[in-house]
Amino acid sequence: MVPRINSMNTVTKANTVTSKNTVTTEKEAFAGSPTIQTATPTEISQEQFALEILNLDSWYGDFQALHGVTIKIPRNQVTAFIGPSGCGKSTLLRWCNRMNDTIAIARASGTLRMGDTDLLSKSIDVVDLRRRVGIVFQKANPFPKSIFDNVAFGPRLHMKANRSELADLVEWSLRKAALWDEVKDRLNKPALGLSGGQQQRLCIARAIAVGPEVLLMDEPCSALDPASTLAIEDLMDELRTQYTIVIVTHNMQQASRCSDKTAFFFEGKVVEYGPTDRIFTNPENKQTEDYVSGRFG
Ligand SMILES: Nc1ncnc2c1ncn2[C@@H]1O[C@H](COP(=O)(O)OP(=O)(O)OP(=O)(O)O)[C@@H](O)[C@H]1O
Repeated sequence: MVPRINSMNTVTKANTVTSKNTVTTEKEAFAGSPTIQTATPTEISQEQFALEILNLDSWYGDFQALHGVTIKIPRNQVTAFIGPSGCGKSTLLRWCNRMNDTIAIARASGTLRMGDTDLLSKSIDVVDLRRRVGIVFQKANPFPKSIFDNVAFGPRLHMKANRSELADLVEWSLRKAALWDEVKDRLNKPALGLSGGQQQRLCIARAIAVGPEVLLMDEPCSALDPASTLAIEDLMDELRTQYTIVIVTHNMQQASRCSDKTAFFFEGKVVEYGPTDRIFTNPENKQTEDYVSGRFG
C-alpha cells in the first residue's frame, strides 16, 4: 500500500502555509511522489522567491569573503553561481543551509531568508533547515551503508515511516534521480561500490528523499566524466519543475545549458545577476563578458 507521508508529524507541521510568498510545502516538494496526494496547483510567478539574500556580508575571522551580496533566487528555477576561484560562491551556498556553522571562525550579517524563516537566526533548527535545503557536494559522499540505507537515512531521521512507506519513498527518490533502473536489483549492496556518477545521483536521491524545497549543488559534476555529467544535467532539468536549484559551477557551458539565472561573483561581490541568456550573450559588465568568454579566471 502506498504510504501517506503527509500524515506524519514533521510533514504536517512543515505543511503550514505561513504567508503568500511562503507556499513551498513538503506537499509541493513531494508532488508526483507516490507518498503524497496530488498537490493543490500553486501559481508560480516570477515574484516568488525561494531565497532572498539582501546585503549579506560574511567573514572568516578578519577576512571578509562576501561583501553586500544581494540576490533573490526564484522558485522552481536553476540559478548558477559562477566566478573565479575564491570569489565566495561556496561560502554563500554554505550559508543557505548553515553548513558554515561547522567553521568556528565563519560569521555573517545581513539578511538571508527563506520565506519567513531567517536563515541566519541563532535559534534556527539546523537539522530541520538542512532537510528543507539539501546540499550535494563536489565529491559524492555516500555513507558507508547500503544503497537503500543511504536514501532511507533522512526519512528515518525526520519522518515516521513504516517499512513499506520507506521502500516506496526510496524507490521514488531513486527514480527521480534517474538511478532506479541501475540499482533496483542491488539495493542492499554497499553504496561505495557504485561508480562516481552513480554515487553522485545517489547523493541527489538522498537529498530529495526528505522533500527539500531547495537543492544546493556545489560543483556536482566536476569529478564526473562527460556521460555522467550529462546525466546530472538532465536530472537538474527534470528536478527544476519541483525544486529550486542553486548550482556552483566552473563550467561555463554547464551554466549556460542548465540555468535560468546566473550570478557572476568577483572578489566576494556580485558583479552581475540576471537571466542566463543575457549574462552569456549580452552582459552589461565588461568583467562579466571577459569571464564568460574565458578571457580570465
Ligand atoms: N574555512 C575557511 N577559513 C578561512 N577562509 C576560508 C575558508 N573557506 C573559504 N575561505 C576563503 O574565503 C574565500 C571564498 O572562498 P569560497 O570557497 O567561498 O570561494 P569559491 O568561489 O567557492 O572558490 P572555488 O571556486 O575555488 O571553490 C576564499 O578567499 C577562501 O580562501
